[in-house]
Amino acid sequence: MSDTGIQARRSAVYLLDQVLGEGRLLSELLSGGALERLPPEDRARAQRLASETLRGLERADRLLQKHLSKNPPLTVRNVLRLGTVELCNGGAAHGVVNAMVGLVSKHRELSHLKGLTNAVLRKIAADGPEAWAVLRAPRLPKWLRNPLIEAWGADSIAAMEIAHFAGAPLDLSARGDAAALAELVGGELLPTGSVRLATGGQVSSMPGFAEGHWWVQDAAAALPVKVLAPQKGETVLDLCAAPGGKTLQLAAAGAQVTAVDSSAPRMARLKENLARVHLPAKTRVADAREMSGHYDAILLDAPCSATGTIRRHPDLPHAKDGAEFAALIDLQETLIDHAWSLLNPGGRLVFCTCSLLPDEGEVQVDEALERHGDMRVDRAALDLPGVEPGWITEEGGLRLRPDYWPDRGGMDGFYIACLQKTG
Ligand SMILES: C[S@@+](CC[C@H](N)C(=O)[O-])C[C@H]1O[C@@H](n2cnc3c(N)ncnc32)[C@H](O)[C@@H]1O
Repeated sequence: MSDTGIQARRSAVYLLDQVLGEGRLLSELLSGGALERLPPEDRARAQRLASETLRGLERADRLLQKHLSKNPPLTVRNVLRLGTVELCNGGAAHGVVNAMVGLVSKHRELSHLKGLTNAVLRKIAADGPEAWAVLRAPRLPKWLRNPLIEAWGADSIAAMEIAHFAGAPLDLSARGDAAALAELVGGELLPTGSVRLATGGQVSSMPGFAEGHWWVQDAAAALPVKVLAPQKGETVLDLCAAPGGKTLQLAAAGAQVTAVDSSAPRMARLKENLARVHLPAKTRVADAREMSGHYDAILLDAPCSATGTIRRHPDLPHAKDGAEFAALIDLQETLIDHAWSLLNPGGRLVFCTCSLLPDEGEVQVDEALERHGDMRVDRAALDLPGVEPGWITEEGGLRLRPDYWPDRGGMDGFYIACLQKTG
């Protein structure tokens, strides 16, 4: 085992401790510089190991409980979980067990548990992989599973859990011709116009990245701007814009874009993204509720529970408990109302969230229609290539779910509606 492999694993265990012990999100930890001192390859590896372990956590715990009479401290449990996931995903027994024992023995307060670590992981190496393969896809925790079952039914949630466990392919949006991009990167051109690669890799070394021909964006996340259908020269306000996947789409269509986000570091990333793909947009770090002016079209990609992105963020169900949902739902309502006040007569507002909860989608639109007499839902805006009729909701929005396109590798969960100002 190389020293660098040990560093990546030690960092993966640190990330697991933070997510499972402190309720921190991986994205927060990484943007806060948690792995800054690691070389890029180890950073990517630590991140991948932590994500894989979180994705398979229930399976790992089921296998481990057979060999543990009581729970060891969290860090040792996380070492065992990581080791189990590695072993059950084809890791070489000798190397994995040694590395995990090494991690525990170097830990001053935990080194007395190295014998336990060795014994348990040797047993997992012997019979774990076979048992792993027949365990069910890990379930969401109850705080999220129950409301989702209420919304979509138990069978749909089981299908979503299979999609979450499978993880996500890498989707790209083209600045220009999507078919040409599919050829350039050797990907699949999806019916909605995104380009899909089965496996990720070092994004920055892929063809066309340096030239700014494309950006990474899930196929579902690319649909709100297609629904908005920005026209050349239109004034478009992009509220809650960072890190800017949708801003790039709007600017690529030739709209005059004003991108607003309350987070300065996220806005800095948006600016870097604009610069890389050579597209123009005005940018402002501000609270969307304080914006003024009038626009032809507005995209409101509101802050939400992000429960539609669990395929790519397996930490979310473990780090969160739903406590902040009510405040997010209130904020979404306020943002819709404020955005509405900034829209020109005849203009359109696309409201979207990467959430699976109807309270952050269908219900928001139902209630907004009650509050605003001059609001109507533009169903025709959803008449787009690749959008299936079964995805359209009663009130005229678009409901996307991770269990859709099961043979293609799924998509993020999203809700999208186009609201037109009749006045
Ligand atoms: C779902 S993300 C946006 C993703 C983005 N539209 C994209 O396509 O890359 C939500 C964003 O809302 C921002 N945000 C949260 N509250 C806000 C507020 N009151 N005003 C402006 N931005 C806000 C967050 O900083 C975050 O970047």
